[in-house]
Amino acid sequence: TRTTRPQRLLKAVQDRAIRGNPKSVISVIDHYCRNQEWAMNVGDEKGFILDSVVSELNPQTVLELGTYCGYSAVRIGRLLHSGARLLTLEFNPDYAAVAREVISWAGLENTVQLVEGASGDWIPRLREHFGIHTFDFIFLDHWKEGYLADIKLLEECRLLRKGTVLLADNVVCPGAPDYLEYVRKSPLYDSRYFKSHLEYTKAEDGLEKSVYLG
Ligand SMILES: O=C(NCCCCCn1ccc2cnccc21)c1cc(-c2ccc(F)cc2)cc(O)c1O
Ligand SMILES: [Mg+2]
Repeated sequence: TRTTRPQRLLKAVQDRAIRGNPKSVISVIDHYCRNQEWAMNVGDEKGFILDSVVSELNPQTVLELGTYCGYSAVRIGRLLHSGARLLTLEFNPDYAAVAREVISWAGLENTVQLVEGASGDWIPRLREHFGIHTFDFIFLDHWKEGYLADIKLLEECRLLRKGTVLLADNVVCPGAPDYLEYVRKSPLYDSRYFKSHLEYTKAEDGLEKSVYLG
């Protein structure tokens, strides 16, 4: 049977990227998705904004919701200092299998841990299962209709602390209107929109950065 889009993206990485070199994995994926086959990675333009938020914050504990092929896990993981860890959650087992290979090809298997399952099931268990107290940085890139429920669940589970930064992809396209309204209205958050474009296209999209005020 035909290969899947994630499998074709992984083959491009294995054929063209340098093992152990996250920068080359990132550029191979961006070139492949811009020139051969679109895929829903955060991409190079929004990725540059993601890089600047992560570099400025220098987080020790990071949560990513929505791994897909591991592109943003590699983007974030490459910027983390020794001892820092990224936990990335992926619901789809086929995506997870590809992401594990991409993360390993980039040489980030000791920095990035992939967990398979639904955010709603895992978030309440992160503390007792991974010994996590709170997160410094959270990247939301999973079900757009799940962003709001999951940020409320993270609050309830006390996994946010004063200064935790949440960065949400796709708040315009496909869109997360209920999430945007919540973080922009709530006194618990200081929120700001970074206008950009949908990965590899000219369509508008952007990232919403929200600091938890506790
Ligand atoms: O849907 C998107 N991503 C989510 C994929 C599925 C998430 C499932 N999932 C993963 C972890 C997880 C944990 N718990 C529960 C569920 C979970 C997405 C889509 C577009 C897009 C597509 C078509 C188009 F025409 C324009 C834009 C662009 C993006 O950048 C995206 O990120
Ligand atoms: Mg996205």
